Amino acid sequence: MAGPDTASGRIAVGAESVVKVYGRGASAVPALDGVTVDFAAGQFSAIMGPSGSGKSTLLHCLAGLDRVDSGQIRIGSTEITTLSDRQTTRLRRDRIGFVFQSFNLLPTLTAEQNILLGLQLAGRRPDRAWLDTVIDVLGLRQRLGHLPGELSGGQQQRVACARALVGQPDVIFADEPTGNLDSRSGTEVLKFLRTSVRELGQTVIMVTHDPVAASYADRVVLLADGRIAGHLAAPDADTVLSTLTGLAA
Ligand SMILES: Nc1ncnc2c1ncn2[C@@H]1O[C@H](COP(=O)(O)OP(=O)(O)OP(=O)(O)O)[C@@H](O)[C@H]1O
Repeated sequence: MAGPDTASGRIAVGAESVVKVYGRGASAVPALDGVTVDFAAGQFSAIMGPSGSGKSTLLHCLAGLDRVDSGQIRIGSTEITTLSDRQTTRLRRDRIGFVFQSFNLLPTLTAEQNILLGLQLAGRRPDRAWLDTVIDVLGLRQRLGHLPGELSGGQQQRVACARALVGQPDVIFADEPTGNLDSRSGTEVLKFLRTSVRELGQTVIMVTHDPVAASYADRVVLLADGRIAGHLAAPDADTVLSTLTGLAA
């Protein structure tokens, strides 16, 4: 068990006493029931837990995609639970990168246009050297003019990773990023996420069901029944699997 300390000790994302309830009255479902957890900057964290334990809800609340019922969430020094919808949208656009299971690329735009769209919408110019680094690390140089429909699933997810990284966000949230990929493409994406943390200094928080995917992370945060059930540092797939089996029992 270990906390989120890194060399810098800076917290990229923090949740304190977060409660999220779906529905009301007799049908109310407490998806998050007092979650307090910090995610260190410059770390690759995985969120795991049994089905229905609240992983996606936590990721969505941390990323400002969903509102909490009570508690606080900070991205860096910004308390996001008190922001207006407009401020939250701007924060997501300017400071957060997303990688989804279903890639979410625009089908009529080329890979390069997809990568740059967010920056364009924000009125920002890409840092050319950084863009080149991201494209080369992801091996996308020869694919930039292709439409998503002309790319494999793994290539599409690499484009989505480039799109998430290109603005040098404070944090990248990845929701089951390998869920739609074969194991070879999934491994490529996981290696890339790890490289983006270790060599490019990014911060990644990933929800996954897969103990092998979680073994690429520096740390696993375990959820059960909407509560933090523990942490694993430097996780290996066997330890993650046996811990999860214990949680689900
Ligand atoms: N929109 C919603 N309306 C009502 N209940 C919801 C909604 N979204 C999630 N829930 C409930 O909240 C709880 C947590 O769901 P969540 O999707 O966060 O879990 P999860 O750990 O990501 O699950 P899985 O691994 O199956 O994707 C579950 O009981 C779920 O049924």
